[in-house]
Amino acid sequence: MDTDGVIPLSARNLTKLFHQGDHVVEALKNVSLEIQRGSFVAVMGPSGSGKSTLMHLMAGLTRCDEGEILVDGQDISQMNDGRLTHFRREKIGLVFQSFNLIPTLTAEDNITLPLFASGRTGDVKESLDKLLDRLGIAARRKHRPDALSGGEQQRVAIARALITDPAIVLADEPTGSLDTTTGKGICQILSELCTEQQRTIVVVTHEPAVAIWAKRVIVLKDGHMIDDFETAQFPDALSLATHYQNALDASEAAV
Ligand SMILES: Nc1ncnc2c1ncn2[C@@H]1O[C@H](COP(=O)(O)OP(=O)(O)OP(=O)(O)O)[C@@H](O)[C@H]1O
Repeated sequence: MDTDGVIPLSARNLTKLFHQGDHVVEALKNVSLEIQRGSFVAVMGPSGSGKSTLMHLMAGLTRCDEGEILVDGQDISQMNDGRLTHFRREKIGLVFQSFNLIPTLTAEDNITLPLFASGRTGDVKESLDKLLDRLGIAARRKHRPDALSGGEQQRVAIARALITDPAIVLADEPTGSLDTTTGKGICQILSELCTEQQRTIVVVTHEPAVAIWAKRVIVLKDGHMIDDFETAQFPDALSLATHYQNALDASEAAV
């Protein structure tokens, strides 16, 4: 994992349009932000506000219509598809709400898949063992996803995201399919990846109880960034939720 002084994630004047017949949806409008190394950022916003679109653009899974996205100082909007796929595999780990594990593979084969996909076929045992231990799933390594609980499946998905040692982890509603206690365990792991390993973590979430684990919250509404605040000022998720709701109400009143 690189730890030089370059800002890991930066977006400038990002705009993304979707065409639905004659109708154009402006999913993101002129969004600019910088995310520093080792920070844990939550992206919040009502349904349809552009959270997943922002995440997909930062991951290079979709292309922007205007603006630029710099990942470790390199403009991914200018990369061709092959270069972008290679770059993403090296720099970014992705975690999804629905885990996206391959049902026919064991936990450990799911985890090591990205290494083989990127041609790294050397000895993977040491890094695999370390991750299985770190995520508390060593005893479940030979099980297939259908024999794992939701929390265990998400731990496998996080291990899969980390096996290539990416500097950046992007997670879209990682606790959305989990109960509160299991979700808290996943938040704890993400938070530790940031504080102990200086990884940059960005989590899309609806839940103030998840956002309170982050150091910073970005709020989107109707494709605009309407707020950007530190969480240290809030003693609990409830007070963060109140601030978040006030920001949404204020933006409504301003229209
Ligand atoms: N592939 C697509 N084709 C057309 N419109 C899309 C597409 N993807 C997203 N949109 C639209 O773009 C807007 C932003 O969607 P996005 O999924 O980013 O929102 P979100 O904040 O992640 O919502 P949710 O919390 O419901 O997942 C919405 O109006 C959505 O309908």
